[in-house]
Amino acid sequence: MPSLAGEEFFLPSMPGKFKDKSHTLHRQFHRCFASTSTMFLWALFLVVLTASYLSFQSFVDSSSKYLSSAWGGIQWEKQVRASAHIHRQNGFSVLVTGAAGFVGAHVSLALKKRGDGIVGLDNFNNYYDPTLKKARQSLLNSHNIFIVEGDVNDERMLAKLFDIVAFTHVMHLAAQAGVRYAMENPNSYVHSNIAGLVTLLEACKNANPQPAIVWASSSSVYGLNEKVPFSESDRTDQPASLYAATKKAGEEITHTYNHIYGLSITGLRFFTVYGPWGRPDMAYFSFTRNILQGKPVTVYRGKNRVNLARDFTYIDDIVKGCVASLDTAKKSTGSGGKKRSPAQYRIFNLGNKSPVTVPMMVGILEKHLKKRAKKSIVEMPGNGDVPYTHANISSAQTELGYKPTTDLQTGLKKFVRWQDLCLFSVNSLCLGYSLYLLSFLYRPA
Ligand SMILES: O=C(O)[C@H]1O[C@H](OP(=O)(O)OP(=O)(O)OC[C@H]2O[C@@H](n3ccc(=O)[nH]c3=O)[C@H](O)[C@@H]2O)[C@H](O)[C@@H](O)[C@@H]1O
Repeated sequence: MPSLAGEEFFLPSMPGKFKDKSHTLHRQFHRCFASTSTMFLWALFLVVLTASYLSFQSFVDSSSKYLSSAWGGIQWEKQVRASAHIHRQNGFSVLVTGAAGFVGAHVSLALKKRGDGIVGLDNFNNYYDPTLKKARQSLLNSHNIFIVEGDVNDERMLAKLFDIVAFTHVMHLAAQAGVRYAMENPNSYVHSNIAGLVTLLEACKNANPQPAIVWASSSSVYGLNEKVPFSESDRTDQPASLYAATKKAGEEITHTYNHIYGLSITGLRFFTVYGPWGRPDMAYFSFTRNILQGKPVTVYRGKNRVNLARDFTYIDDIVKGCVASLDTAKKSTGSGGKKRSPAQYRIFNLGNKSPVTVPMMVGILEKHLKKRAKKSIVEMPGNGDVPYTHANISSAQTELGYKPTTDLQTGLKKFVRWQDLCLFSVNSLCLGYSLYLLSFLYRPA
């Protein structure tokens, strides 16, 4: 019985057919190195081998650096192109800034669902827990929307994006939001809402073709106005907060780019937008959390014990307004830094036409949460708040076909249902994972 380990096991059964070449090879090896010229050739071969190994290493290093940066690289470009791919006739390719934000995520999904190509952009800053932004990102990823991780102040990155995709539209929703936080971190408002806006407009102006731009202004530009409801033609020169002042500045800046460079611009004054996947810094969201945890909610009250009121607008209505603005936007008219003819410039209120007081909003939450709130009523601090907002939406109605359909009762019910799902999964799993999971469970209609 031949042993498996034994050499004989590998020998062919018919002697003569197989020649053991080991001795011959041995001899050839010796013969080869015995000659000086062949030794020189071997040395040369080793030098070339080492040199090519070293240059290959440096190529791998530099390309991995290139690939691992937040943007850029072959793979990144592929993702951008795939995400921008249009799936309907005469569809748009839209750059959505702030795509991991509340309104940005909803608008991106709505556009993608009807077949437009979307590329998202977001800097994932930590103004509020970025876990929520990452969860919105997963939601968008599951619909094949790629979000570029970057800041609107990054002009090289923007130039690269416009180089890769001929965007027909830009939906600019990236901003430093929040009225009261402006007192804590004023520079973040200048950074995002002014410097970032200018950098983005420069990129749009330089792009060929120039995209049409729709961007988020705010109801806060009406500031301390007393005439209600607020109409687009009303004065907007008495802002009550730095946030409002930067949005007002945005309206002036976009007007300049429209006037000089022929960029088509539509500014949307959003009125206190709320709903599922919303911003945790907003009152309806933080009040819900506090009521559920049995903590007090601080309800501000205006002068002479007057209740504050807001024209709360549900996210689905806002999305319809944004999409209609894109659909009715005319093309930009400039190229090569010059305007060829006057371009469209519009501003619309997107509100709900029916203000609700803050105590009434708390009452609705109590009903949906089936829990009483511990209310602490305090004088409105001088922190940028305005006493009330109320939108006149007739312009948006006429020109965009905008018609809000969700009242606060219904909208908060939908928000509470979403919040319930959130809490259920947070209680059973860790926050990050549960939000990730939620992005698959709860998809906006
Ligand atoms: O419509 C807008 O232009 C703005 O709407 C909201 O700002 P705001 O209306 O102040 O929304 P919340 O922060 O949710 O406040 C809603 C109401 O609750 C009140 N509030 C807020 C916080 C609080 O602790 N207590 C309280 O009574 C506020 O004074 C306000 O009347 C957004 O946060 C802004 O980013 C947006 O631009």
